[in-house]
Amino acid sequence: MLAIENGSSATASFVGDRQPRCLTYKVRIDYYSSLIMDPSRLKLGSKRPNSQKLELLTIPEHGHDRSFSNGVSGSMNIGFRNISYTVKEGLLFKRKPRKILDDISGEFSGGELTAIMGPSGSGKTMLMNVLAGYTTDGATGDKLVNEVIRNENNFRRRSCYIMQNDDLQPLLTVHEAMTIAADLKMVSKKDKITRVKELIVSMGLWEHRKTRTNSLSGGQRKRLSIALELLKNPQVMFFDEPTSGLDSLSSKQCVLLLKQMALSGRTIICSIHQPSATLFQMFDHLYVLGEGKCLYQGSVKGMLPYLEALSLKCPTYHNPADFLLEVASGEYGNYIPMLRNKSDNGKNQAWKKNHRNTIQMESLDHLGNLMQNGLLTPIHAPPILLPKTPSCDTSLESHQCCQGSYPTSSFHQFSVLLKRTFLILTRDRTLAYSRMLTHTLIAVFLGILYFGIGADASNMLNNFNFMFFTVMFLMMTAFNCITTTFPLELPIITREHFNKWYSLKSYFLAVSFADIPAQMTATLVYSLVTYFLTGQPMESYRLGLFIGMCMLISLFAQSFGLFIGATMDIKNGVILGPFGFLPFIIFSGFFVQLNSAHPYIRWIFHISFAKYGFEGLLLSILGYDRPKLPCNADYCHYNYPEKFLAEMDMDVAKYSSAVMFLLGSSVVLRIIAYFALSVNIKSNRKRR
Ligand SMILES: Nc1ncnc2c1ncn2[C@@H]1O[C@H](COP(=O)(O)OP(=O)(O)OP(=O)(O)O)[C@@H](O)[C@H]1O
Repeated sequence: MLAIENGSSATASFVGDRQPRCLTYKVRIDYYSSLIMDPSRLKLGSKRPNSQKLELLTIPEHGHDRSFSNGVSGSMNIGFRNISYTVKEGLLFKRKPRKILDDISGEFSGGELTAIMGPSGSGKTMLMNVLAGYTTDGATGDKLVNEVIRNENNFRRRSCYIMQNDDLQPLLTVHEAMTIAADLKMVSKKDKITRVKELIVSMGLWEHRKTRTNSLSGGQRKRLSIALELLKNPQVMFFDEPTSGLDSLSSKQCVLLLKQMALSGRTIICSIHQPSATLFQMFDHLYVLGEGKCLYQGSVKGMLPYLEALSLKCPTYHNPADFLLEVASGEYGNYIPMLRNKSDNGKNQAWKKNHRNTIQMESLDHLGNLMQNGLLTPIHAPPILLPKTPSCDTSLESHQCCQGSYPTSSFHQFSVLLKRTFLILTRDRTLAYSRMLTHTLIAVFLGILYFGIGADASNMLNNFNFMFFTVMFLMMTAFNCITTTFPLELPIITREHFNKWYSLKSYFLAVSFADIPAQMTATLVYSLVTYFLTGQPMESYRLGLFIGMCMLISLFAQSFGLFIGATMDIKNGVILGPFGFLPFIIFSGFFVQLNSAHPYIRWIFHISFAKYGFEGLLLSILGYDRPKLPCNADYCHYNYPEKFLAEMDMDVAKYSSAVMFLLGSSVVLRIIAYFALSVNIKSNRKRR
């Protein structure tokens, strides 16, 4: 319940099961604060939420007095001491270290909106990466929460990092994306439904809930990215350039949302490149970087007096943010060493305490007016939901609390991800239809080309060629289907996995299984059509062996595709991948037979999956005492299938060996692919 006296400051208390403690805020009544305090005021399903009267904005009267941030139970102040980040540059043996962040310190308080600013290349993204825990290799120094060295695992459970590129699943609608995220992060079914609706409405996405994410505008994508993370209810949120690519109105709306989230008690930290004067005023705290050093840490209001003390006066009518960037870029001379010393490389808190910003109501009022006039979609931050477990709340950094790394069990994650991947695969028409179409068309074409050859001894060599083509075709299609789709997911997986939605193991298992049915159906169609049209023996066990071997070849190629997709991007995968298996094709027994090869290289035959696949197919058609074939020509050299197999050095081959090799190597390849994926994701994080 909230008791507010209209038009004046008042004391308000939260009492409810979502707020375990009674909190006291000082509030100023304004147009839209009820959006923060009471999300239910926006009716679900209302066609135009902006037609609602936007009434109140809850703002601490004295801007950000310490009591606000520290008064909110569970509020997290993010500190860092002597943070350095070094990369190695140069060629293999001439690699030299280069310092990107140089021994910087600072503190960002809970309940405040902090901007990390600086010229391009000054290290903003790197600082965000290090503070969010996204980049660990090469970083040194202490990271703190409420002045205690933080436990990374616990911290990551209560924080999130929203990167510059909003990598969303393009084939899911807003509602589906939110529901799947809720399934992964929340346990109670009732809570999930309510929270998903509440967040979609509060982020102004209700009208777009059935829109696919690839059709959303930049601002809507950003809001969806935020909504997806808010399901976890993080207390600390990092944003890398949240306004990049957005127009001025959407940027304002986005920063307003960040501001609201800060006002609800969260710690909001974002890097920002060149904000307009209005946006700049909306930040509470400023952290300025130049050449990896801290040039200023303090309130936005205090920034100009701070620079004036060094005779750096902002010209009249000049955007203070532009002026700041000009100073940091050295346009007025090299002030970096002086500013670094003045701020004590981030340790000097004087400007934070003495020049605390009072909120610029004009800019917020302006946004309120835009919302009231229907020019801006009303959005609001849902209230922070504090953890129900007291031990998690009070001893946040304790190693005992919040033991499990993920909100749901591995099996649950696997089943949700499997469902999601199936849904995406069915929506991916190009992949689903083209795969089925290719297999059917090629099968019909081959059937016509090799019509009835299987029952004629004079066509034994043609049948041999058909079997080899089958190996090649199944290998290439299954391989390409996975190599060209899997790497596209990498940025999405990196973000979701980092933000603790699910374990990599669950994801990999789901993606490994999800593509199997579609590929196997296409393979089944291919093998049935070709088997009958090419006139292979009408014996059910031979048909079974043939289909089984075709499926194993596809399975192996899929596993190989997964391995390539997990290790390299699409371009490299498509170019280099085939080089991985082409040498084995030479040793399949088609071009050169085992006994004809040089003894030194015969061993390669025994590790050639193409040989096993090819042998398996030939054995299923010609092996197992197949009787003499009728000859429809004057002379047939290969009347006896056994004689043909002996000439191809396949008389001692076993179908069971082919099954074991292809099955075993598929499993081994998938295990290697899993480890390759986890290494790739880690190095992907380093590259960013
Ligand atoms: N892996 C890396 N190897 C070498 N240099 C790197 C690496 N990662 C980052 N850098 C360098 O570190 C510096 C800081 O990069 P960062 O992305 O943090 O800059 P930024 O301030 O966010 O810039 P922008 O505003 O342009 O995004 C840049 O000069 C960049 O070239």
